[in-house]
Amino acid sequence: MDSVSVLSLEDVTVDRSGLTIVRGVSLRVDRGSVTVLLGANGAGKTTLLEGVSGAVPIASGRIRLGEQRVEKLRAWRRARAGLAHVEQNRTVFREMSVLDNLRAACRHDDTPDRVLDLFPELRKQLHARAGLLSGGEQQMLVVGRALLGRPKVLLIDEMSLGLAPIVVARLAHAVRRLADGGVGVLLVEQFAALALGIADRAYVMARGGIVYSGDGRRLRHDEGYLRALYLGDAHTQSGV
Ligand SMILES: Nc1ncnc2c1ncn2[C@@H]1O[C@H](COP(=O)(O)OP(=O)(O)OP(=O)(O)O)[C@@H](O)[C@H]1O
Repeated sequence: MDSVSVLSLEDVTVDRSGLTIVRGVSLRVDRGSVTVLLGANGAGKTTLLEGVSGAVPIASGRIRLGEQRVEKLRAWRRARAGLAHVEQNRTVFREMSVLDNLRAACRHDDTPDRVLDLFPELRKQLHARAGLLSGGEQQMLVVGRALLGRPKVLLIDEMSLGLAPIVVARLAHAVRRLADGGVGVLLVEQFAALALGIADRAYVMARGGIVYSGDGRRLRHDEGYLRALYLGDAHTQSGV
């Protein structure tokens, strides 16, 4: 794998309702890699992703998509530039068929085929109402819709919420395949072990800041250390 950065954040701070929620975060996501962002509830992960995609403005810092500075662009312009955001609790259009859900997300000459190759489960149910799919299949559809803009970077916030472990493992496998196909993925995930299993690089956030960056191996094998990081009790470490 090469190590060309497709997304880089430098000293990003995000405020909400007058409070600083994300403070001075720097991180990078390489092309064709999975970067996982871990941390306890309320650490600021969702807010950081929202700042990156433009759903909320950042207070200061720089965000680069490839060489392009994007922190001042509106969300739809960042999407056009190649940034896709699968938000927490994002749902499908329940009354529409699977195929129509995908067609509605197609841009230019794109077709749903790429998504159906990644998620053959959806091919079998193309004409079913999306609201009738299982939770896992709906999440595949949500991720699939995000892919149809041919993003360079995919931000995924908690794709496993409420899903059975076997389904989560299936989704994780698909995310790894996507990265192997060249997309840079930034994944926020509660199932730390699973996320670390597909990650090339890991960051941990606590109280709005980054407290760990590295290849994630130590986190995988030392649960106590990971717990201490979540609580903000461990010394900040960089292994990148
Ligand atoms: N609109 C808002 N106004 C004020 N505070 C907010 C707002 N949204 C989130 N927060 C606060 O910001 C902090 C970080 O929330 P955020 O959802 O970004 O964390 P998280 O790490 O993604 O946690 P979770 O895993 O629970 O989603 C929390 O304390 C939350 O209460």
